[in-house]
Amino acid sequence: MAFPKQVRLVEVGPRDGLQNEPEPISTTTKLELIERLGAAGIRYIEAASFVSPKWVPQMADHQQVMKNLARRDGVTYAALTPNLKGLEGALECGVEEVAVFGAASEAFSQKNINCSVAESLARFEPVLERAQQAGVRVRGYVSCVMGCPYEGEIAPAKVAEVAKALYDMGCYEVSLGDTIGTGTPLKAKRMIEAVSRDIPMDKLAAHFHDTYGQALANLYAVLEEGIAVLDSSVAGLGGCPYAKGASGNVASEDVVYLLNGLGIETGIDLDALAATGTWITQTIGRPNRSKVGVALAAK
Ligand SMILES: CC(C)(COP(=O)([O-])OP(=O)([O-])OC[C@H]1O[C@@H](n2cnc3c(N)ncnc32)[C@H](O)[C@@H]1OP(=O)([O-])[O-])[C@@H](O)C(=O)NCCC(=O)NCCSC(=O)C[C@@](C)(O)CC(=O)[O-]
Repeated sequence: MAFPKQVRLVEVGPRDGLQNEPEPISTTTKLELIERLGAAGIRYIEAASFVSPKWVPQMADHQQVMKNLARRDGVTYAALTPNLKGLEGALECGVEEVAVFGAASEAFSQKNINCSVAESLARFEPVLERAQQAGVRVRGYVSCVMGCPYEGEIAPAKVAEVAKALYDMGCYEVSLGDTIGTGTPLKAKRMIEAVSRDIPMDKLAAHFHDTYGQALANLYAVLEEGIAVLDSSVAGLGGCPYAKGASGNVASEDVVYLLNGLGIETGIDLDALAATGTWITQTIGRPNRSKVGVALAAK
């Protein structure tokens, strides 16, 4: 299959990238990060997460973040909402789009959101209904699509089943999360093939972590399959609090460099994005995990 002509990047740095940071990061820093990402041409930013502050303390300022965003025209600012409580909070802050997040692994679902996969789907239904009433679109996530930190291998059929349930419920797009980055290109292709039997390719997104250094190769593999929405995190920040050892998402700068090389449009200013990666990693005292970001900074 041919590569897509255009790819939409979903920048998850302010949420997935920061949620696992042990030291508090100020709301001001988060807001500046979001502003810089928008200025670099990112058109979709996952800005916050309306989850329990006891579970994920770093996202406790979700209201201040969502309320104080300097919204740019043409940019969507989204938030995670695991349940109705989260959704109501997000709606109060004027959120434009939300995401529910489930898993293809029972054990991960329990650890991450304290319920079974079936219970999570039942919990998401009223979230989708209420969001639809409010005119807010809902994205769906499936975690552990190529491996689980507790269960090991995950069958593509199980991923397809959970993804289909989210899509049938009304999620306009389903993002497939390789939460612990154990995927390889062949696995990624097989997983996408299984999921796309039930869901059109243009309703799927790839959300790959780089723990084993395979994320770019996996993205290349699924681009070949026709995936045109990629989640990534500036400077490769991140990791899931309920997936020990998981490193960050694939770095946005590296993805943009790859896409530029393939002649695929993103509308993103790579230099401005790389400068943002340098700034945020220096500000929070983290290594920059984007190879492209490090190379450009050394120029
Ligand atoms: C889902 C819950 C809330 C269930 O948590 P629970 O304990 O089962 O929920 P509960 O309904 O029994 O409520 C317990 C307490 O949490 C409060 N509560 C309940 N809901 C909310 C809410 N929305 N916002 C704020 N507070 C909330 C509620 O008010 C109560 O407060 P208390 O009475 O004890 O003071 C919890 O398990 C949780 O917050 N989990 C968060 C997990 C998380 O954020 N994980 C990281 C994101 S997922 C991810 O990173 C993967 C992804 C998406 O990137 C894709 C990939 O890479 O795979």
